[in-house]
Amino acid sequence: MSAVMRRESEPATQGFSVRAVAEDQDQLLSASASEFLSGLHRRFDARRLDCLAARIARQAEIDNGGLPDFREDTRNIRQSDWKVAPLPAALRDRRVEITGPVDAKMVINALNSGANCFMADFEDSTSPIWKNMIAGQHAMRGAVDGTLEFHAPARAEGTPGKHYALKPAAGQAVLLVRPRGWHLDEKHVQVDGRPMSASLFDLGLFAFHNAAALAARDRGPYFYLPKLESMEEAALWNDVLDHIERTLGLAEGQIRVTVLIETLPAVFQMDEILHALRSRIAGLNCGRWDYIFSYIKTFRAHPDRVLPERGQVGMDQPFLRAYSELLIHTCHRRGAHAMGGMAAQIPISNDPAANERAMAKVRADKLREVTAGHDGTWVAHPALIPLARRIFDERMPGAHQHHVLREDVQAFTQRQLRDQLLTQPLGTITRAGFDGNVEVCVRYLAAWLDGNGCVPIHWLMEDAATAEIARTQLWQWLHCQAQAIAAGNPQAEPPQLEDGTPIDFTLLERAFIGLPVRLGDRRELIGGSRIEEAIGMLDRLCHADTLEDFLTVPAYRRLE
Ligand SMILES: CC(=O)SCCNC(=O)CCNC(=O)[C@H](O)C(C)(C)COP(=O)(O)OP(=O)(O)OC[C@H]1O[C@@H](n2cnc3c(N)ncnc32)[C@H](O)[C@@H]1OP(=O)(O)O
Ligand SMILES: O=CC(=O)O
Ligand SMILES: [Mg+2]
Repeated sequence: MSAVMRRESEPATQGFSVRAVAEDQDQLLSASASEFLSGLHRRFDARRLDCLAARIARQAEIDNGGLPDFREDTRNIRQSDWKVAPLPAALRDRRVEITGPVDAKMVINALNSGANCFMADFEDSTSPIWKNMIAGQHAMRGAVDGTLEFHAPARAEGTPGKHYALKPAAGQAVLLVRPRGWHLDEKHVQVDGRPMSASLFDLGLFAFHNAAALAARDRGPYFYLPKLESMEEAALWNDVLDHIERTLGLAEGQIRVTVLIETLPAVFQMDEILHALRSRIAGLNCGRWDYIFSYIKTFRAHPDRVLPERGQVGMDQPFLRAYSELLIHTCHRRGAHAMGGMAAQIPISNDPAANERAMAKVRADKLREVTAGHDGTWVAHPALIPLARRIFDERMPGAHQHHVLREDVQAFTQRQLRDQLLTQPLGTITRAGFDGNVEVCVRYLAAWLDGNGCVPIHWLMEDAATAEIARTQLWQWLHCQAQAIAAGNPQAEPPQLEDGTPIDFTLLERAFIGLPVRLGDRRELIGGSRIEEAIGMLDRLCHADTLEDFLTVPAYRRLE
């Protein structure tokens, strides 16, 4: 169902208009909320578009052979002594944070889970169909005012469905909200004839409805900011948040943020990002999955930097270890938390031995994080909370470990750090790795198009970030020969699988032919009815001469 809701007196291209209908949206998009959102758009959208243009310009330099590096013009920020604002009490101990999409059941389960914090995710794990975004905002309102409930349908006839309600506030995880990134539009909302920024829409609408109640309890509002690429993007966020505080009558610095360092350009500007947000930043987070995706994307025109298959790109790879250690050093020097990230394994319910192997991997990951000096970690599933908590409790007796300064990292020169951050990961590509990427892309895209942003596939959590790795790896492997030829090496050969098979479009074709057997009964799959569409999309994305920046941009055009 689709309709246009326009304020009556406005000409067609002026003012605030909503181009879709979801249940109870008018309660959220009242005249005053629309005015607030329009104000954000008019004040900040041009700067957002400038930041996106700057991304394109930076990428063009790298496509022409340049390498990401620390900035000369900000040396003073990196070298001088300053600290971020003291942490609010609610964000001092963040040893275990659960994350998840914003549907009511997940939100209740996460807030009740026993984790210290819950990141409610409008981003990597939510498919942005209009219904989801509106239901998510309703769930946030219910979470903040304590009224959120969910009635699950009965599983069998004659039995009541399960009823979900929130625990008393004192036992709940602290809520943090992750809006969508700067690159995304919310096409269902237009201001003066232009789509709104999805970031401004998600964060603005949440703040409009919940900021006062959260501030009254000194519980925020708190946000996670995704996929930043520069200090200018951080400064834009800071100005947006200053404006929101003033407009909603909040104290200065009441809104706190944690920034995900999950792009290769951003790792070279961590001090600068902390500095731009210094009156409100609580920490940085190692968003490893988008970071790996960003490494592949940034080096799309560097055929000498081809990555091995995804299963071999673990946090023990030197480029990822350098990223996590530099993040810890940078945060602790400035008084901010250095949050770890997400292991992709989830509990395996039907095979105890396989489950134990999966849990051992999660345990090893959390042990690495706490030993390296991280102040907390992420889990994808409530069953992983006790495991992560035990490891952090044993090795981190205080609320955090800012005293772990990682002076060993400080001992490196800037050039050495850069080389470590850019080290090409070594490994191989197997047929299973190639076919696995095809399967993950197809199944994830189908689920996403059907409204599900996070799905278990072969007992791994798959979301937009992990699917992006699979998609960009396929493109990189399939195009690196042509790129090497274009770069002046006419003898370049295609990369090979471990068994010597060349990686070319014939291999992709074979993977598509083998898919029905891998997928089994489509009716059993999440988004099974969208599989053909997903195959078509992946095929086009793989054949395109240029790498699409984000899978979710062309996919969003197909939603509704
Ligand atoms: C790269 C990144 O951006 S990471 C951050 C984004 N990704 C995420 O946040 C991942 C979140 N995790 C999830 O969405 C889920 O765990 C999935 C999709 C991977 C698996 O979900 P399911 O197949 O439902 O798992 P499972 O059946 O084992 O769930 C058992 C129970 O735990 C609940 N549960 C599972 N994960 C979560 C979660 N993250 N938060 C709250 N509750 C959860 C389920 O709702 C279910 O509840 P119920 O028993 O009341 O019905
Ligand atoms: O958002 C988290 C990531 O790993 O990507
Ligand atoms: Mg991410």
